[in-house]
Amino acid sequence: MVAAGRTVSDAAVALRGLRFGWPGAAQACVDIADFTLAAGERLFLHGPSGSGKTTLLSLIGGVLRADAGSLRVLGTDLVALSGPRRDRFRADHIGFIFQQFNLIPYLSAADNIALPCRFSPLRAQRAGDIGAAVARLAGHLDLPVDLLARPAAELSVGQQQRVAAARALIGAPALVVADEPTSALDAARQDAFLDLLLGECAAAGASLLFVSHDLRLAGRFDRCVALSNINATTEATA
Ligand SMILES: Nc1ncnc2c1ncn2[C@@H]1O[C@H](COP(=O)(O)OP(=O)(O)OP(=O)(O)O)[C@@H](O)[C@H]1O
Repeated sequence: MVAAGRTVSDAAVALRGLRFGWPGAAQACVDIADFTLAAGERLFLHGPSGSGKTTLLSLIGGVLRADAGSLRVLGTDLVALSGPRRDRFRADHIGFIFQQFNLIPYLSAADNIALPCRFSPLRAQRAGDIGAAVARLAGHLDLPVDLLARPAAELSVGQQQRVAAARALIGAPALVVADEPTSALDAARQDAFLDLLLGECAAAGASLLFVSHDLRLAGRFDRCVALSNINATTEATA
């Protein structure tokens, strides 16, 4: 699916000859000749544990820097940016749901959700009334109002995962990257979560890169890719 006002040629993510190896590792962890995520596309990426899914997402999110190749995200060459500029770019344009959530434990759930708007004036501007945006996303994710005032450290793992999702979606980033975001949710909440995630991305014209082991979810996406089919360092077993 391609959002109105954009063409397929305006890729959300375009990487060519991308290589990354962890320091001290015998071989590269990521070695991808060619991969494109179209604007507005919702893509499901899967692969065995340890095959490099999180590492690839960290490169696309600008958390890590590639050793070689080209990586354009929303038209910006991330390999050419310094670490602080990649952080700025991520804050403005990418909603990232980390596998370990990365919530600030002593901040309330509401403050965690609003955090991207504190770091990025662009996200704050797009969110408009930040309190209302927090309440709307929390409501969609079935997070009760009284829970929003509690520190993130006091929430269950499934509640923390939903707070992390709301934080990624606030301020309508153009690219949403989600690393196994449904792993801690029961089946009913997985459905509600996917409804929200896919609905928010469609409404904002955002692209979605969604990593999961749960192939039952793949049918809800525009495309399903096995990392082993694009990453030269991954054995084609998944
Ligand atoms: N910080 C790190 N330092 C060194 N090696 C790392 C680091 N993080 C990951 N690796 C290595 O990179 C490889 C890929 O790890 P990665 O976390 O990207 O896999 P994954 O496909 O996301 O796995 P999972 O499905 O278990 O989350 C593994 O061999 C792992 O040991």
